[in-house]
Amino acid sequence: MTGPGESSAQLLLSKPGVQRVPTDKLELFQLRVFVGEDLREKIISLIEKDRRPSTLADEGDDRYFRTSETCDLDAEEPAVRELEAMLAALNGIDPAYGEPLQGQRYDVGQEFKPHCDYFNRDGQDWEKYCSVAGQRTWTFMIYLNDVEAGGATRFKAVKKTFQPEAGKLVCWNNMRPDGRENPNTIHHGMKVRKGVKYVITKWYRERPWGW
Ligand SMILES: O=C(O)CCC(=O)C(=O)O
Ligand SMILES: [Fe+2]
Repeated sequence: MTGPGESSAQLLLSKPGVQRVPTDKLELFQLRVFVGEDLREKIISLIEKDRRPSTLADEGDDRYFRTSETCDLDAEEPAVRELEAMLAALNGIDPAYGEPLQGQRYDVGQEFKPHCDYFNRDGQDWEKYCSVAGQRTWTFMIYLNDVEAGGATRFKAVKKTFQPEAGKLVCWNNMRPDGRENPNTIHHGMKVRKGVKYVITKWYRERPWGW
């Protein structure tokens, strides 16, 4: 059974081009061609226009853990609406369960060190981020451009590395079949070595996003 804030392997695999990474450690998929050039360009210019330093829940001691920039995309923008509709058609998740779409921008040397996207239930920020909408369920990520060097996303528990390629979507279930968080989802947004990397991140929750 899947909850309302969740997609399912069966649904995703029914969509043309969706491939599952062959492992039972986590549900992890890619779709090589998801977003076309026109829409990618529009979203990249929105990210360029309005970005701020990326932040972390449960900020630790490492100032260099996540060095990228983030754009909170305006849900009213036509390009953002279009992408939201494409995601809903792909994953079957009611958009009410989604966090607002974000763009991430990595310059040379910037990265997001190995982490899981779910929140730590014992962490200081659980109440702040999760009291209304609950835990994160699924992550959908889209690479918006080709990167000259570096910038891959590495899932070390399954030794799988995704190269950033324009239009490619990668998605995974942060939960295990028993409903607990899955530590095998740990992933590393590796340093960009040359060029700039743009990605879209879309996270879903157990309950509707309340604000
Ligand atoms: O940029 C990447 O490759 C990974 C991004 C990521 O893991 C995140 O934003 O949570
Ligand atoms: Fe992540």
